[in-house]
Amino acid sequence: MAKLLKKPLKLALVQLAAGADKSANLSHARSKVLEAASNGAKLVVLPECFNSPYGVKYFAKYAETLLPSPPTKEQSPSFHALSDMAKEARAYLVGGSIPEYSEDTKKYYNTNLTFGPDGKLLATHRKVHLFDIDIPGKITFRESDVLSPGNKITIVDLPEYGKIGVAICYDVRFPELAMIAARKGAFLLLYPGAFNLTTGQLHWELQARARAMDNQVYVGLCSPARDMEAEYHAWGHSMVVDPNAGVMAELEEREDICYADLTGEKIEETRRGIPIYTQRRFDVYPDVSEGEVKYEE
Ligand SMILES: NC(=O)CCC(=O)C(=O)O
Repeated sequence: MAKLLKKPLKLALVQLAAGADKSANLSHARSKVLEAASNGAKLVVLPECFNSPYGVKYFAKYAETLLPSPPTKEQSPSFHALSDMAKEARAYLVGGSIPEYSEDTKKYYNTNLTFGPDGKLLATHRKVHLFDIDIPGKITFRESDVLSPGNKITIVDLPEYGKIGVAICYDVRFPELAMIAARKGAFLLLYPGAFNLTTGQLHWELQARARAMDNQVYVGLCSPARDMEAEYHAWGHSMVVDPNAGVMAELEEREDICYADLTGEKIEETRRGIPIYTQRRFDVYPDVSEGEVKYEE
């Protein structure tokens, strides 16, 4: 069996409290990323929309231009802050997400930037599935009023460790994305995300454990801290799930950092015990990771 995770990796999910002041959010994120790294984390994750409040009316106001890459500091202060943080922390950094405006397409996106320990950009993921839901009396949200969807699956190679799949929040509800990243060799699926008090209660843990169980890989969901003064009440409960679908670490609602030690052996042991990886019947149903799949490594 090929080694998916080449050596042990300490993962940290930063459940960040963010407000309306972007530069304050960026410098607060920096201090938390450095704290996680000083505790041994080599891969640090920030939440969805970590540099702004989360809400349809904020996307255009906080949007930054990322292309052509690298953008200038004026075009994207968050790009440069994240790159500097990764370098200072000497860690891989999955930079949550930020609202992006593209001069090329004249559209807005919800975009993740992932950096290496040298501060170089490794990957960009635009949220593929927009969060449009309507649960009467509970929550109505329509990202698509402002945002456009991305159109590829994102797999990032961390050379000393292996591959990870990165997607954003509502993307977790679409098992195909996870399945494709896992079948293409990811050992970990990461979702910066901001579920809410309605769907968080119902599905946050369930989604994380389902994606881990189906694919026998690690899964990390990283939420903003809950702020009952904000318009959107994030669920919190950032968590890491192991390849056997067990919750390894979980936070409460407040700002905090969630740590987990990941090993390749845990994936191998899980797959040896329940060998679904060699029992699939692609003569009965198609392999979704083959054929016309838009993905980028
Ligand atoms: N920001 C999001 O995509 C929220 C997704 C969510 O709450 C869900 O239930 O799914």
